[in-house]
Amino acid sequence: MSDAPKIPHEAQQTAHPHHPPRTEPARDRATGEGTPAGTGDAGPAPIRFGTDGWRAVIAEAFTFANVRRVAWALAEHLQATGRASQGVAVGYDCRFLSDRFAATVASVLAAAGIPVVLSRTACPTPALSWAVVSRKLGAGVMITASHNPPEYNGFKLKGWFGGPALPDETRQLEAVLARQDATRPPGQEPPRGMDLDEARRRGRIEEADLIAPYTEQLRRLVDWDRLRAARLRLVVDPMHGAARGVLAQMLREAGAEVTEIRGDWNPGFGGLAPEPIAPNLGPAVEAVKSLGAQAVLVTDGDGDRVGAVDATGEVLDAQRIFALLLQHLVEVRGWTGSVVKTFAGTRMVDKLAARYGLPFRETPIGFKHVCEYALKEDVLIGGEESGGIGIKNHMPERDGLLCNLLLAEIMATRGCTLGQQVATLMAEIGPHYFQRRDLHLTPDGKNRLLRHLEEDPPARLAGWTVEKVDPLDGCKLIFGPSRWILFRASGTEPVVRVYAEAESPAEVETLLADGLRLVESVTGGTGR
Ligand SMILES: O=P(O)(O)OC[C@H]1O[C@H](O)[C@H](O)[C@@H](O)[C@@H]1O
Repeated sequence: MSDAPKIPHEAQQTAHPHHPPRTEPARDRATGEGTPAGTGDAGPAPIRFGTDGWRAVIAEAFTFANVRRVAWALAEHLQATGRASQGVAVGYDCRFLSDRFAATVASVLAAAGIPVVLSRTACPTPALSWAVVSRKLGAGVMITASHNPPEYNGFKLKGWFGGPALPDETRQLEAVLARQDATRPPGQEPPRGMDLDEARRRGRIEEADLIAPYTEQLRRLVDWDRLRAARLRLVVDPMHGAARGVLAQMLREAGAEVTEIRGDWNPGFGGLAPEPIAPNLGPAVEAVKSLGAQAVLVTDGDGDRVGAVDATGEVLDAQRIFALLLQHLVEVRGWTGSVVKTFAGTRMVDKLAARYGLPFRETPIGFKHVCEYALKEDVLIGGEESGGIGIKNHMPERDGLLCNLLLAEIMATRGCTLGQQVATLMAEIGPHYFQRRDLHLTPDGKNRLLRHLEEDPPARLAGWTVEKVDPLDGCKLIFGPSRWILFRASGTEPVVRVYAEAESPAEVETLLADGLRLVESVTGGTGR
């Protein structure tokens, strides 16, 4: 791919004819911070990258003008780091206007002389990531708000390695963005990009199928013969997201009898956020029961997270899935390497890593922290409570489709359901139950709570003595080897998350109830 020219000075300075009216600051619900919706005379509001990329409400802060601002900053950043000439893959999910936002990014990068591989269709995030890795590109951009509610869209930045850009890189990008904003005359929007037809003609944009090469890669990672022999009966639930059609088709090719639900294009997601957690999985629970299937395999809005429902209708959270995958990779595949989990992950993972004698690492929330390890050592598996799990021999990136194929492989290998396999595992390492609550607190309530926990954490909760307070990300109170509660502010949604793990469902309930009472006593409420 050809060398990218520097961004022309005129392109950076050209006034857009439309001068938007001054706008009132609107609250950016993605961060909870005040973020004006557009550019006004006071200058545009800063755009911040949260736990994974920049997310905001469509038409409020997620506008074409703001997407262009980020894309121009990315172009300059890639040129400064010398990666522009390697090219950038641009993909998008099935959200409202995602294809148009992706085309906007492509046209800006093309205008800056950066070669672009633009996905021909909506695609799962891991397919975009695989394009970056397999084509050895300099970066990737995925237009998606992942698991957020339908009114959101977002801009995920992938590093050359396919995973989320590392914290250092997003800080650099934010700095370029701030500098470009500061040098643009007040009230002026960022310049438009190159006309797409012109960019195609000049060979700056190549439209490509990103899904086929990705599914080919997945086939190399799964025991196809075992799957074929098992002839599983499965339901696949992509939650109206970008994995629709893809996972179901692969499993059918592997001889499974598959019913896909929520596979139609619906940017309203049927009124539920496309996050594979119990409150959003009613249709999956119903389907597994009515169809008598062995499991439901679930992916989130952009296909990088995994979820599942057992044959009994019980939702299998990502904590259990992480533990099952780790057990499978070690005991069946015989693979080794370090085990990385983020701060809200289950203690089952620590226990299994110790049992197998594997190095264990714990990081703040955000898969980018898992990537930091994957780039410097041999990581067997890295994952999160939220359902983002990545494995060795693929790429340092979460992959909901791959994890689901491996869940099918586990059923095929063990000849049992996922629920039965969890029961066997818990009989060996002890019972672990987990729940999470998301609280819509005011920004002031959130700050008061986090300050209180930092300055004066409780010595006891729910009848247990706090053995350790861990402030790695938020505040975790630890009561022993299998009991803990964590309070932290989300970096992707305006909520405070309260996570708890204990040895029985009743214990988790008690722990959460007392945790919520603590929140109420400090903030005067627990929101919705
Ligand atoms: O709890 P949050 O800060 O909202 O983050 C929840 C999740 O958001 C995104 O999906 C990130 O990619 C994940 O790494 C993170 O675990």
